[in-house]
Amino acid sequence: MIEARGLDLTFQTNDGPVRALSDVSLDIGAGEFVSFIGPSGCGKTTFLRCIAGLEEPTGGSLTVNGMSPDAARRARAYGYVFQAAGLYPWRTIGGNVRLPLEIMGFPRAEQAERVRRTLELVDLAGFENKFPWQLSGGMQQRASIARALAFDADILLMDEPFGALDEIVRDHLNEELLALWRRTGKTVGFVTHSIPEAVFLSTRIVVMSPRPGRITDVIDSPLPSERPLDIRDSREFIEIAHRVRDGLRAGHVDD
Ligand SMILES: Nc1ncnc2c1ncn2[C@@H]1O[C@H](COP(=O)(O)OP(=O)(O)OP(=O)(O)O)[C@@H](O)[C@H]1O
Repeated sequence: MIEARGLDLTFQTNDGPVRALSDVSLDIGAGEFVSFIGPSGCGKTTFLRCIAGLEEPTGGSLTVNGMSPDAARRARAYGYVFQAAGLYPWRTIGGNVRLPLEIMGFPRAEQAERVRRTLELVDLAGFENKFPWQLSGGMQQRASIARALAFDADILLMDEPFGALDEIVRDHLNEELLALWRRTGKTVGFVTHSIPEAVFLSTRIVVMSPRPGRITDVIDSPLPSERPLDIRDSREFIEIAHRVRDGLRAGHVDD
């Protein structure tokens, strides 16, 4: 679904070139849940933005769904969830979720049906006519996930969507996201700073090192797809978490 080969990205800044990605190669298959973890500034967001066709790599090749990222973006191959929910305050929750459908010209009846369905999917049925400020932070983030799911793209790109939420809300949303992923079979690219979050959610964890952002480890998770929260106390879970931590430490030593 996503194929990166020797990807490089150097930003030209007033202070000189900043090499954000260096020789990044990765294949992401359909239906995988892949997390990217690494220290601040290691290029996680940049890589996600390259997949989304929002940044132009300066070297290497990248295809998304067999197309160039730009073509995939125009074909609406993915939904993107940002760090902050980014809902329009003057629109209701339903109005926010409907927005991409309006832009894409879906017939009105289908817009209404899709809004209803996706709000139900993220457990926000009944909140369609509320405004964002009437919802908690966690609910707002769920609404932004609904907006990314509304047009039913195969790929969901999520950039630290739960970073600003407290632990308990985050746990709950992690469980819901996992259930949603299992139900929909989407391919997910997920950026996080949290080791437990990465291990809990992913079929594969990509560990990145600081600038220039490189992949230092790719860990296939042996955990079953059905994962209750207390799986985090299991030996397998703790072993994977250790390996991720070791990878992150090794990256720091390199720096
Ligand atoms: N548009 C830009 N112009 C110049 N430099 C940029 C630009 N975007 C990102 N960078 C730089 O590229 C590097 C990678 O940034 P990126 O945001 O991808 O890191 P990150 O791993 O997502 O960080 P964080 O975890 O803090 O979100 C950083 O050094 C950043 O300052």
